[in-house]
Amino acid sequence: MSDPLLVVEDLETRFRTDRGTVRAVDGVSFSVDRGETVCVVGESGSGKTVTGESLTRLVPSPPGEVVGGTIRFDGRDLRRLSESELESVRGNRIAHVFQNPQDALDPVYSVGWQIREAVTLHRDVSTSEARARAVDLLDRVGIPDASVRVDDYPHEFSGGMKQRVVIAMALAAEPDLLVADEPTTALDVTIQMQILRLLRDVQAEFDTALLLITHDLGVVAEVADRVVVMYAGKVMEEADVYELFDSPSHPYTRALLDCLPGRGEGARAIGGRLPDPTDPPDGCRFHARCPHAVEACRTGDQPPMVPAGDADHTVSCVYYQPGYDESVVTNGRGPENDGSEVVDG
Ligand SMILES: Nc1ncnc2c1ncn2[C@@H]1O[C@H](COP(=O)(O)OP(=O)(O)OP(=O)(O)O)[C@@H](O)[C@H]1O
Ligand code: NI
Repeated sequence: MSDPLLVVEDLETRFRTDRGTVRAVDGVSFSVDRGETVCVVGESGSGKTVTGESLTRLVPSPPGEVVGGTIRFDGRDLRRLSESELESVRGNRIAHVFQNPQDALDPVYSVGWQIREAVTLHRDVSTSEARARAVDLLDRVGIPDASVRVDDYPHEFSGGMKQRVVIAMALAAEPDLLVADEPTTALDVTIQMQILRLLRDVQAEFDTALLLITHDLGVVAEVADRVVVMYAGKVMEEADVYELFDSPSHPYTRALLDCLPGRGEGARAIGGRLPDPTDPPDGCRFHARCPHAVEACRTGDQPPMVPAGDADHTVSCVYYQPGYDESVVTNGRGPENDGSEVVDG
């Protein structure tokens, strides 16, 4: 077994604001294997984007700062690299794709020129070779007539086609890891699915690891190998995608899944709101919204990640610790009705 490509341990990223210090990412750990697709999922404000941006120092600083943890990528701790060393990692070995393709493209240059720039950053090739590579990449991400479209400018492409161009640009350097943050959220629903399939295909073809950040569990079901569930700056649960949908363990994960059409009671959102990120509560961050919360959930630190079922399935919930009965959570029973009556969900 080879080491994972990326191992993040105890990552802590904060923002200094007028309202106080925002603990956006507060002790987050996860790993990504080579060629694997890991999805980070959670409600808005959970710290998904900041986690992805922290990897290659993209967090705006000030006000943001990575204050703790290690980010081991291919054996090196990225936090210890100088700015120039990190520059050679960013875009080259770790590429980012964001929600809005507009932001990644320069309106002044043809898309071919921009992809060529990305190619030559990585490899010492002639202009004609770089151009051929740009056409090939555009072709592979599904741009029709790539050899003609290569000379077009960003405004000549639709939103979905622009995002394909951005993905081609990200792939130009043959990165080991692609970090895609809500890459389909700004696009039409039909285009979304095409882009997701594209990501999945290129990921397999190029053997690139993919860290996909999304609030959309439908997206997760479509592409993930493994899932990291975040809430209020913490990891709540981590599991293989089938295991997660089959036996979600944390009440937060269960609540998220219940919002999916055709599951649970069909609620569209979880009741209540995320805690104040400048003053997170003691205990489990989710306790105020959790139907099963008991005193132990309201005190101390976020519970440690412990196994739940499958070997690679871990959860940060009091009920999975020794001395507690996890069926209280998985059967949807509240602690107040002591299990004598199963409330059907
Ligand atoms: N530049 C900033 N200044 C202050 N606070 C910030 C800044 N950027 C992010 N935050 C805060 O950090 C926390 C995590 O934000 P983040 O954008 O990572 O959430 P997210 O899970 O990606 O949500 P979304 O699904 O809406 O994209 C939030 O409380 C957010 O308000
Ligand atoms: Ni985000």
